[in-house]
Amino acid sequence: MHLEYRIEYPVVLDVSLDVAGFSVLLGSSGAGKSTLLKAVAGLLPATGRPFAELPPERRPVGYLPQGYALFPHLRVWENVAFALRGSRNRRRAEADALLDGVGLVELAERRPETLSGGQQQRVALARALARKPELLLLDEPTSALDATTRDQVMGELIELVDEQAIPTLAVTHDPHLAAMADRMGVLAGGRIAQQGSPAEVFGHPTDAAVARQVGYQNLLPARVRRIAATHSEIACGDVTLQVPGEPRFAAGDEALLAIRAEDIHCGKPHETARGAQLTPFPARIDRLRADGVGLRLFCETPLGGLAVRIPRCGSNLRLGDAVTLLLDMAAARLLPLSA
Ligand SMILES: Nc1ncnc2c1ncn2[C@@H]1O[C@H](COP(=O)(O)OP(=O)(O)OP(=O)(O)O)[C@@H](O)[C@H]1O
Repeated sequence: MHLEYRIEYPVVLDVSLDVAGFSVLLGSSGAGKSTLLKAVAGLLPATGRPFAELPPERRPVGYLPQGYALFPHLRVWENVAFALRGSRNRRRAEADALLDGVGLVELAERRPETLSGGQQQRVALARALARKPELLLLDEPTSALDATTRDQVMGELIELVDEQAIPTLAVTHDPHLAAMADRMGVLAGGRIAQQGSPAEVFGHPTDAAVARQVGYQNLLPARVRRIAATHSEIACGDVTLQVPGEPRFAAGDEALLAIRAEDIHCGKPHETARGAQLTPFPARIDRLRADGVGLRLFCETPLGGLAVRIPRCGSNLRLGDAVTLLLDMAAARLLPLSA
């Protein structure tokens, strides 16, 4: 399904986005993600297609707001039946069938507050499905889930949505969720800055705004020296580096070198990873912070400051230590300076 929406308030958005399977729109806080979903659901004025000419109650759209907005005083089945018409018995039977579809019929008599975050989300999904939607809209579906169960709950939700074969658009600032999608887009500056498969967008961000959203923490000023068939030679500070071929650039162009913290390793020179030769640099650890099973380092290097993320196990690094950083230049990307 193709969405083409223009919104003037509370933020100006011009959105042209393809939704297929489970699709994710990534954007930073305040980018307008919730605004877009509300506009498509008919809760905010907007022009566009499809559905914009219909009043909200006639739009074939299932909308799961942030926090799911379940009625706390109604039982689970009554929350689902709220979206249904007909006699109480018929609504009950339909609600049970919908709850069965999301694996929750045993909890039909419970109140929402007695359910886990993932279960509440599935009740909201069952309620949304009661409208027989042609499009499902999920606002920050991971925000009310705890980190330990998030991937599992989202995996199950994606499977459920796949079974229903309803195109789904989830908006989030969570790149992990975008990586699980069939298709993704990035909302920045009021428009879709890039869209495609997660492999395309994560692997080849078109500009710095997209690169930031998909986890390239290091964006270093660089100048293009030479473009060859398979690689480009760039100068970053006083250092000359080789990056994968970049036909968009010409010798002399100013650019940004984008490197993920995860693509910088800490170790011995001449090591290889994923078949790529790693480029070694002397560095000093300026900041160091534990981060789950990893360590986040901020290092001074001849290229400038670099954020680095390495596995914690076996590491006895300390603040001020001199280390060798190994940059996986095959995973680095050259981006236009603007944006
Ligand atoms: N009712 C409102 N009145 C005025 N401004 C609003 C209103 N709702 C949202 N905004 C503004 O519109 C912009 C987009 O808000 P929106 O909630 O769509 O962002 P978002 O991308 O969903 O952010 P988040 O991830 O933080 O939820 C923000 O700058 C916000 O402050």
